[in-house]
Amino acid sequence: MQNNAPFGTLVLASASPRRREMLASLGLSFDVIVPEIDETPRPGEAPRAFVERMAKEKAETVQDERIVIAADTVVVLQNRILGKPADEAHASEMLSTLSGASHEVITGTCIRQGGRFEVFSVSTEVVFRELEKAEIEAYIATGCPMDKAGAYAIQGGAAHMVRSINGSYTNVVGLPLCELYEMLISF
Ligand SMILES: Cc1cn([C@H]2C[C@H](O)[C@@H](COP(=O)(O)OP(=O)(O)OP(=O)(O)O)O2)c(=O)[nH]c1=O
Repeated sequence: MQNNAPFGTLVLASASPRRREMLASLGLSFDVIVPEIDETPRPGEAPRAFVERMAKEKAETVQDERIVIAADTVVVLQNRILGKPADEAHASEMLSTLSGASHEVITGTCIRQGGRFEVFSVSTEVVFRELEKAEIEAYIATGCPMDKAGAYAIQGGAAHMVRSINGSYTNVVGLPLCELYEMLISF
């Protein structure tokens, strides 16, 4: 895989610097195109169906004959989808509901070439310890939560809030590298 030859240069349809870093860690060469889509769940849409649809729609924005990769990440608590917070009050509310509880982080990923699509989703269980109101406010003041699903980044300032994870770590950060690697090989 460090040899890029079988794939040529890929296209990553994402504005996320984390996805860029993680894909680069596979040793592949790729260009980045920023997708613009409406990221609103449909009424009653299940979390997995939602992230898979989002990843597919992001990949579809790219007009290119090369292999395109796109992804979408949400936090799911009791079947409720938590995307990125709208503002600081929303971030505070999200972190309060995650406090002392277990939730799922689900990332949908799409690999596309022309009319060929491979879409899949991976779920990781994350357990938060009880958070103090003051530490939630201090974390929000860093600005870090504002562009993250569920208002936290396990890789950026929230690691000490996480008691345990069950499943893929890179999936929580926004790109399930192990599963993506396997899918790319078989694509
Ligand atoms: C839970 C969690 C999410 N995230 C990030 C991953 C995603 O970048 C973001 C969820 O928003 P997304 O809509 O999945 O992605 P994005 O808007 O950042 O980028 P694009 O749509 O252009 O690909 O939350 C972390 O970085 N760390 C975490 O621990």
